[in-house]
Amino acid sequence: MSGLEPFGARLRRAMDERGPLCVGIDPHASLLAEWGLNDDVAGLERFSRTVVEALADRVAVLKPQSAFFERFGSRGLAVLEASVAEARAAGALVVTDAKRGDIGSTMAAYAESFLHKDAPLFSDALTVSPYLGYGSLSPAVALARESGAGLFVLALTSNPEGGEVQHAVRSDGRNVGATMLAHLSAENAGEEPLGSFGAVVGATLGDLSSYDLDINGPLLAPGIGAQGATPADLPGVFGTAVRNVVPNVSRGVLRHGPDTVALRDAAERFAEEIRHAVTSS
Ligand SMILES: O=C(O)c1cc(=O)[nH]c(=O)n1[C@@H]1O[C@H](COP(=O)(O)O)[C@@H](O)[C@H]1O
Repeated sequence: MSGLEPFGARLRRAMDERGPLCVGIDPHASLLAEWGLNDDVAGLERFSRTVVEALADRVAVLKPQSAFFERFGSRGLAVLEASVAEARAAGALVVTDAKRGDIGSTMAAYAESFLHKDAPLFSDALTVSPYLGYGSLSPAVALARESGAGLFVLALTSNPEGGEVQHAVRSDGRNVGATMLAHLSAENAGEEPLGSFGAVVGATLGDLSSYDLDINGPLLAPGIGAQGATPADLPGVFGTAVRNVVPNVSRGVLRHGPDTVALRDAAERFAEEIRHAVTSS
């Protein structure tokens, strides 16, 4: 199977050309209502299509959150499928946020669903959970390599509850989150200009200088906007690894819809604040 150019290389180029902002497509029921849409498949489709049309030709990454599509069953998944394809066709990289994780043999089927180049839901990258053990992700790592896709592995999540798992200290003295970062570093060793195996590290977490964030891969940083972090926080959280950060904003942009110009303006304001924070750090 001949795949695409590796995700890491495609992402680096998109970040250089468009800036690193990732906008989430999170069609919350409350946002559908704010946009004057019904909480049904037609509302979902209108919402998702509006975001794609407004932003896919200008932001580096769009990240549809699968849960909001799954709420509507097979018809919701059909909307997700069309949104992924339309966003990719318009030039955005698509990270499908489905946070999959299971025993290896089942993980292989999840990988086939999102990372096989002929899969209806093929995405440039997928969010995955390593909390059945990092090794359980190996079928997804292997298929991503073959297809030129990538993964974002939950390492240090943005939510306050994450610490009870991720900060737990192992018998070798390292905590669980740091161990995930070390696995990713090994995965990305020698890759240029950037590896394809990213970590999810919340922008809400404060100073992370005790962690080695230099994994030679992208760091997806949710938490900006609705969860309280700001672009100005990024250098303090990520230190020199900030150059590899892909900051995600979902509600902070989406609440400006449904007007296309207002959505674009909101994304541009975040992009500008991010540019300023990163270049002046
Ligand atoms: O993997 C993610 O994207 C993710 C990881 C994490 O640690 N925290 C987190 O908020 N997310 C996702 O990022 C998005 C954040 O949305 P807003 O809080 O609306 O910007 C949601 O889709 C979350 O599911």
